[in-house]
Amino acid sequence: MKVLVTGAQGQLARALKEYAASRLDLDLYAVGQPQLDLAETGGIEPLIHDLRPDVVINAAAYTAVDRAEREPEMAFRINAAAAGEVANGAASIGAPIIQISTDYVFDGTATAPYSEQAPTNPINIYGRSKLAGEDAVRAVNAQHLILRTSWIFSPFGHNFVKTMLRLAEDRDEVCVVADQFGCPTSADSLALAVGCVLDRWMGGASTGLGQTYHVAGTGACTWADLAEEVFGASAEAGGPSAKVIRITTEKFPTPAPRPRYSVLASGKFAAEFGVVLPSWQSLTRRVVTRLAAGQ
Ligand SMILES: NC(=O)C1=CN([C@@H]2O[C@H](COP(=O)(O)OP(=O)(O)OC[C@H]3O[C@@H](n4cnc5c(N)ncnc54)[C@H](OP(=O)(O)O)[C@@H]3O)[C@@H](O)[C@H]2O)C=CC1
Ligand SMILES: Cc1cn([C@H]2C[C@H](O)[C@@H](COP(=O)(O)OP(=O)(O)O[C@H]3O[C@@H](C)C(=O)[C@@H](O)[C@H]3O)O2)c(=O)[nH]c1=O
Repeated sequence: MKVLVTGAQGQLARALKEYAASRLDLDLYAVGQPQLDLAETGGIEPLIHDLRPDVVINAAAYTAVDRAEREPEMAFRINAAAAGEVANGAASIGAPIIQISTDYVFDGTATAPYSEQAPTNPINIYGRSKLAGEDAVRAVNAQHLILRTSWIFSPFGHNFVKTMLRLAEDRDEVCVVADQFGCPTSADSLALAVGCVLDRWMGGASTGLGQTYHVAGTGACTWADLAEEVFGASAEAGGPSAKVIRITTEKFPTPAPRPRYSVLASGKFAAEFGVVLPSWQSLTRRVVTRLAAGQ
């Protein structure tokens, strides 16, 4: 199966490349900047027509949550308009698209995990642009699968886990919010989930097409809990560690508001594809250990 992934240098695309390297039945082509600049219109369609992939995965996104507040046009361009163009390009050759979306489409006022049917109501520009991206994809390619996930971390690129380890290099204490709840998800576990979808499609089934799914690490925690897990694992592996000072959101003002509770219920994905991701703690330990080993 030939798969085209956008956002080549991103966390998920890199995890997908590693995953595909271990599978003889997956030819994965990742495209990124400068070959593909999604800020410009018209770049993706010729690539899709040249490669003629069986599946397109749109993993490119404008993910700078705070910066998006002052660059809303660019966030909407990449996360909404370009997502629609990628989906349309896939549709033009009859290929399905997997669009990756986010827990930040929710406002965080829930008190129980969000199902796929829960009303969306993003509270920042990034979330609004990603929700517009979901709609753009649904509008142009009936063969879509929208995968909402959350709090991605990996040994690659920018993420909260790496930020914590960097801060611990020269601080004994790190202040971290303890009143925002979510589901940390490693990029490699998400790649595995995507692989399960591809397996079904490879077998000729059209499982999940036209649907939206939540898939995230099992369990839920606050950013402060995640930081504590990171430092615990890092200390065991001989890496940097710091004490976590648990603070409220008000004590850590940011340009973009974050949802207070964006825990995703992944049961629909589990029921359809038979996969439950490991606990957020074991996913965290795995990545921190890998980072400590310099891999
Ligand atoms: N990170 C997270 O916590 C979460 C992410 N998601 C979603 O999952 C998906 C993957 O996220 P993740 O891997 O973490 O993202 P990253 O930020 O690691 O990677 C995103 C990629 O998009 C690329 N990109 C940005 N602008 C452009 C552009 N103008 N043209 C072409 N490519 C561009 C970036 O390329 P470059 O490096 O060249 O700038 C980068 O490689 C995204 O859809 C994201 O919204 C969902 C939930 C949580
Ligand atoms: C660096 C830092 C952050 N924080 C807080 C700020 C914020 O409320 C929370 C998370 O901060 P970050 O900016 O690292 O994470 P953020 O960019 O909000 O992460 C989000 O990224 C996008 C792309 C998604 O789709 C989401 O699922 C989610 O992963 O932690 C602290 O309390 N202390 C700190 O030292």
